[in-house]
Amino acid sequence: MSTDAGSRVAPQPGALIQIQGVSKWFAAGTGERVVALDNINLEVTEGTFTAILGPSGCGKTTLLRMIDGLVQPDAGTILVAGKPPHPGPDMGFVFQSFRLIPWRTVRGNVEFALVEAIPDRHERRRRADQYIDRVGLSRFADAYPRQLSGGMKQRVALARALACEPGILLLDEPFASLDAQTRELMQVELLRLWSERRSVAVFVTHSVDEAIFLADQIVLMGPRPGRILEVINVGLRRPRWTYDVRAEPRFVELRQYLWERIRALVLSDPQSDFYGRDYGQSQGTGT
Ligand SMILES: Nc1ncnc2c1ncn2[C@@H]1O[C@H](COP(=O)(O)OP(=O)(O)OP(=O)(O)O)[C@@H](O)[C@H]1O
Repeated sequence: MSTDAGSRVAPQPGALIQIQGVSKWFAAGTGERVVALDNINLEVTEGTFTAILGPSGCGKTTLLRMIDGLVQPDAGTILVAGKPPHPGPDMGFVFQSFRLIPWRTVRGNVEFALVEAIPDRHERRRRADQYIDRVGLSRFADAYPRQLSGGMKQRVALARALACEPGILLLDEPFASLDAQTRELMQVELLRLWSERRSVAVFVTHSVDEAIFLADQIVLMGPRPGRILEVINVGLRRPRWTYDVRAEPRFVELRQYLWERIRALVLSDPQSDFYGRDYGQSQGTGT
């Protein structure tokens, strides 16, 4: 298994995102301090796809929120292109819950995201239509979110994020609420769109298969406190939708390895619902 210990990676000159010694804590209801993230060190280079994988509560969302500047670290530094991050058109965000504006059409939703970046109304419409077409929804440009399926809504959310042509695309479990088949199709769709511009993508997921299918590097995190346990180089050739990547020995090996590690984390976490259970030997069927 080719891995690099996450907390020991040396800074790479030229990394677009540089996270060094970052910790984050919150006040719990009881007044105690919850350490959400502890001493996170991570580098993300231009043109790469990173998946952040780990069980519930290990700080995946908090880490993503710190990369876009919405949450500030309590210790350490985060630099994006050499500067402290702040939310803006160069950061695209896609959430599990779509977050579409219900009273705007598909086109209206995408255009709304472009108001700041493209003041000219005609140019804005042209760009919105271009990305609506890329996600295959031209016929639904005048439809409202309530008229769309979950997969279609998520395609609108993707079009909205990509239309700004952000340098960094941050995705927080965007496909978690979709059925299994739609989810796989959306993974291909995302890779296809991402490969056109190769912006940096950072994708949070619970799914081992999704992480391997999408990413160049997988950041495996563990909970309480949230830490990076390993950064794994996936090393599967692209484009991955053109062959049966899931049958590749490397894919199978990674799936088995990651599934075992996550299973061990969950079974040994006293706060997990599955703490201490004995399920015997895993078959590595992890999703
Ligand atoms: N605003 C907050 N106030 C208090 N505690 C918080 C806050 N945000 C996160 N936490 C705590 O920080 C820890 C990490 O939360 P986070 O949501 O980042 O984890 P996660 O890995 O994304 O979880 P999940 O996979 O369940 O979404 C958890 O223990 C969570 O309860």
